[in-house]
Amino acid sequence: MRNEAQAIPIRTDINSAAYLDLSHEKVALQVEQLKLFYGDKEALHGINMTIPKHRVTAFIGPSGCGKSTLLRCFNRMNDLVEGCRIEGRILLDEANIYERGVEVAELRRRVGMVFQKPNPFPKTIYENVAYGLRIQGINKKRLIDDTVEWALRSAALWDEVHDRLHESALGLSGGQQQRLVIARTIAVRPEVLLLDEPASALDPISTLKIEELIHELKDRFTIVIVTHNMQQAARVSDYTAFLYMGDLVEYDTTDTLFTNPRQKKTEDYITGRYG
Ligand SMILES: Nc1ncnc2c1ncn2[C@@H]1O[C@H](COP(=O)(O)OP(=O)(O)OP(=O)(O)O)[C@@H](O)[C@H]1O
Repeated sequence: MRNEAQAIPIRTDINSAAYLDLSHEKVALQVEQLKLFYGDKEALHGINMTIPKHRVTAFIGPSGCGKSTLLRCFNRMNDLVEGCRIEGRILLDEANIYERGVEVAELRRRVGMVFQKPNPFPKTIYENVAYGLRIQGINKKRLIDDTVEWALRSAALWDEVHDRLHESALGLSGGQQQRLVIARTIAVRPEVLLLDEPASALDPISTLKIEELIHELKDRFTIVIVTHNMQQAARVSDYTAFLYMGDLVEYDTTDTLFTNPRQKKTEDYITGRYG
């Protein structure tokens, strides 16, 4: 059965993520022979990988290697890019998210995404978090109140904003705005949270808060994070994937990948020889 713990098949080609045994983990997403084309250009060259459930998986690699492209495949954000096409499959709960008939809005509820630049809506703090519930047609005030409080507490923001819930979200600091966006994303109870360099626009203290938050959230959500910052990947993630020019070069426990990489390309990258 797909959603039972399963091992990544051991293969010898570069995109197979060989070596990593995930048989003790539950599976959140299974990527199979994923190729992505922007027009004629192949940006991902047949990726195979498993994203384990309730763990933090980091994508690292030099600029342009395909980290964000791969991340965006997980909730079909690339559908919005003209001329973009994919081959292969991504399974979420056994079902291919690229199958015809998949409800993309529902997929994006299940697989939420947070971007580099905080993007709160020009609404109150409360309405930002309530937004996803309202578009689902939920209008019971008690339920919305409870969910807003739960999401803001989960995003470690409640204590800072509980007495100004009906003020504009745009009055919050950048770090608070990013935690608000995380609250807004988790309010609709996704299974997977995709974080595309969520702290790169923030100061060091706000970055630390986001990193602590990631640690708190992983008990309840599967998290996949793209980061340029290798120290950050090492601090927050359980598993790390190193991508290079559209290939998944190495995928391992974060500890092993940073201390004992198996591929020369990975070693060169983490020791700062290029990047
Ligand atoms: N919308 C697009 N149209 C055409 N090509 C694109 C598009 N988005 C990305 N690419 C190309 O696909 C490749 C992978 O880009 P991607 O943004 O996924 O890399 P990345 O590793 O996330 O880079 P960075 O770290 O700089 O954000 C690059 O060659 C990039 O130029």
